[in-house]
Order: sequence, then C-alpha cells, then structure tokens
Amino acid sequence: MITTRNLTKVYGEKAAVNNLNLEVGDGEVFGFLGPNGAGKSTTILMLTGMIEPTSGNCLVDGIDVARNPLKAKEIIGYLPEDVGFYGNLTAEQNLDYVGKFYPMSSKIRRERIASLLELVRLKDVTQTVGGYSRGMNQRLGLAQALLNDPKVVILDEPTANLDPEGVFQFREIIRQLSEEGKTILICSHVLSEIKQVCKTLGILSQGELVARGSVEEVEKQLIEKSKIPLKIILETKETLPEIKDPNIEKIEIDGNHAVIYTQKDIRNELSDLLRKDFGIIEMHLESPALEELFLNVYRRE
Ligand SMILES: Nc1ncnc2c1ncn2[C@@H]1O[C@H](COP(=O)(O)OP(=O)(O)OP(=O)(O)O)[C@@H](O)[C@H]1O
Repeated sequence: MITTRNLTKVYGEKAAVNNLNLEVGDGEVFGFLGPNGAGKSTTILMLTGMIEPTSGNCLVDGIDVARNPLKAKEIIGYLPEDVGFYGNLTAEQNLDYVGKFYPMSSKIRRERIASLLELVRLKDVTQTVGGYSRGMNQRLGLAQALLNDPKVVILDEPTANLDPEGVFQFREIIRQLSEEGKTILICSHVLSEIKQVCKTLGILSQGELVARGSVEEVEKQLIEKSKIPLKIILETKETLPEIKDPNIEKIEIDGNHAVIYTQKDIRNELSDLLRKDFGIIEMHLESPALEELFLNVYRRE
C-alpha cells in the first residue's frame, strides 16, 4: 500500500532521508521508529505530498504522490505532530469546515463527523477548541485525519500529548481502524509505545532504514548490532568443564550451573560440545529488552 523507491531528501549538504526503500502492506499497522533527527517527519512529509523528494519516489496505493498529490491526499489521512484548529470554533464546526474540502454530501459529512467525535470521545464537549487541553487537541486531530475515510492513515507522534487514559483509548482506536482494514503508519521515537499497537516495525537512523520486520525480527537485528551481550544459562548433571568458543565474552561457572555471555545465540554449538559427556538439564537465552537494545544501538550512533 505504501512503497518508497530510493526516496531521498537533501537539505543543503545533508541527506535527511537517504535512498529509503520501504514497503508497507495493505492493512499493516507499521511502526516507524527512529531517534530525533532520523528523518521520520521528512519521510512523512514526502508520503503525504507536503514536500517533494530530491530524488526517488513514493507510491501510495499505486499513486505517485509527487506527481499526483491531490489524488494521493484523497486516500491518505494525516495527523501531524502539532495540529492546529480554529480556537473560536467547536470541534464539530472545525471538522465541518475541513470536511467541505472533501467530495462528500453534507448529510454524509454530518454523519461522519458525529461518528468520529464519538470515536475520539469528544461527542459531548460543547466548548470551543481554544479551551482544549493538548490531549483533546490531539484527539480532534485524529478525527480530522479520518474525515475522508482514508485507506492509509499516517500518524506523527500521536500519543505525545496524551495522558495514560488517552494513550489507552488511542490504542483501542488503532485496533478498531486496523479491523476496518486500514493501513496505518505510526511514527514515534518511543519503542515501548509502538510495540503495543504495531505488528511490524521499521527503524530509521540517519535517513536510512536499518531494521525492518516483525517485533521479533527487529529484536534479532538489533541484537546483532548491539554491544549488549546475551546471557545463556546452562544447567547440567555434571560439573562443567571450561567451555571454549570464540563467541564467548565471559563465562561464570559454578558447579553444574553456568552463565555464558556472548554476542551470538550459540545454544546449538554448546549442546553439540557438551552432549557427549554432560546431560544438559536446561539451557535458555536471556536477551535484553527491545527498548534497551534500541537505546544501546542508537545512543552509539
Ligand atoms: N526544512 C529543513 N531544512 C533543513 N534541514 C531540515 C529541514 N527539515 C529537517 N531537516 C533536517 O533533517 C534531519 C531529519 O529531520 P526530521 O525532522 O525528518 O527527523 P525526525 O526523525 O522526524 O526527528 P524528530 O523525532 O525530532 O521529529 C534533521 O537533521 C533535521 O535537522
């Protein structure tokens, strides 16, 4: 549903996005992660037709966004990081104003606005938007992004201003939109948040995609890049001998129990090595949490 081909945006001497090749499938809920300045917002601005790529292109449902920005905008719903509204109008009036730009009858528009305000829990709020909290503003932004019933929903740091209750409601809304079959791209620099709602992740660093896949696959890719050792816990029936393997960084043997620190999952090698003489009772891997791996890799970069 979303494809970028060698997508590049250069500002002055610096490539904010560098030859990005990204695929997000139909109905996928995709987390687009990266530290500050990685190029996430720049990518989103190109995906939504707000800025033009320096080279390469992006296709949304087969539409080349730079060539056909209006057609692309008809099927994309976009929530920017800081969304602005007319402070002297109510939520309903703001949505009605924006809704008039879309090709739908006034009856459909009114029905859609009513159901969206219910979805984001602003239905019974009568005050004008000028008095809204940042979280309420964000929820109204989400309703606005969904006004045209888009096939593709792009959300830039959607939970940044939400309190825990708001974050919980947001997750429920994403689940509902996903059940409706929408393709959703959520941009964030908070991995723990993304993991709650996205089945697949991509990590951008310095304008390049450095990991992509399911949460488990990305975890594996980050383990390979990370300098945090894995821990293999091994229990045998016998007292363990000295274990030699070039991947082992450190080993703590205490009788028939060993903690082996390694950069690679070498459980197969260890069982081959020990099978003959030592009955292995248990061997398991303790890998660092995904958040810890993510921070370790990107702090260094
Ligand atoms: N209009 C611009 N002119 C010059 N440089 C820019 C412009 N927009 C972005 N950049 C630079 O491009 C790089 C990527 O910025 P971008 O905002 O896309 O990152 P990001 O991943 O969205 O970061 P954040 O999480 O902080 O929003 C940064 O180095 C930024 O300074």
